[in-house]
Amino acid sequence: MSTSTGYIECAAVRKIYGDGGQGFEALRSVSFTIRDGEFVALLGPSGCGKSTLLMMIGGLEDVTAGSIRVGGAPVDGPRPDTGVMFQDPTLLPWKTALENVLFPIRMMRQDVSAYEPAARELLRMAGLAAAVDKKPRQLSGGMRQRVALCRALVHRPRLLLMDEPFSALDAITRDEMGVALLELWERYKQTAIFVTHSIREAVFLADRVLVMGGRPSSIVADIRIPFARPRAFAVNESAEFNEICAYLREQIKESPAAMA
Ligand SMILES: Nc1ncnc2c1ncn2[C@@H]1O[C@H](COP(=O)(O)OP(=O)(O)OP(=O)(O)O)[C@@H](O)[C@H]1O
Repeated sequence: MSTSTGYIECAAVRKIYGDGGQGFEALRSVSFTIRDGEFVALLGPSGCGKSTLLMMIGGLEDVTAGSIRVGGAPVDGPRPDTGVMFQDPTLLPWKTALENVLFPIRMMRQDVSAYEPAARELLRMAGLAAAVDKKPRQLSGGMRQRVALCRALVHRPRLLLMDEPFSALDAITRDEMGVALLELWERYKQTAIFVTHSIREAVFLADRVLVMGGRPSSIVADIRIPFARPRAFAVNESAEFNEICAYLREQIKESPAAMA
């Protein structure tokens, strides 16, 4: 079951790494709801638990207490309806861009040829039509991350989880990747969660920004981003954009994160 009001529901989520008196409480009392199709950025300083929370939503990390539900069902492990993207594109060096995009289909033992048109279309939309048959070493860092994005989307996931996917790229490529991501996301409007340290990246991409911080960490601010979609990069230059960024910067300053 999924409703238009709560596709992802986190209720009083707590995470302790390690056990007993030696345990480190990374997250406490994390509660929020994400609508179906919403694009949410998780923003906060290093060590505030962004990756931990993302991994728990993806079923890749256990919850110590509280509950996480996706589409009405409790999360109890990785789900095939989820696409994941990390800072490192982790492409297979001996496979072409197209083969890399189709790799999850192969892993799920599905009919690869049935997905090939969709994979080619994704690569075309990501500006990689001419790179379909190239190997990762023949591609730039930004191109490799575009391939990773296509790979995360090829099986049409309902949920797209991204952990600082552009943070290793130079500033110009990073901005271009943000635009490319929104172009692809506009097409299917998956529910998306994007982890970042960058305030501007969060405000440009998201419908809503959740700021994490505190000791132990929790959600310290939940801000709706008012800019219309489709969103042009020029929105970055508006006074309102800068005001929202300044507000978020204050929220982060007031809630430094605990470190293990
Ligand atoms: N496997 C683990 N065992 C023990 N502590 C951990 C483990 N993974 C993360 N932590 C700790 O939990 C806290 C949250 O880590 P996490 O990586 O989720 O933060 P983050 O906000 O994503 O950080 P960054 O932005 O630097 O990636 C940190 O203090 C980290 O040291």
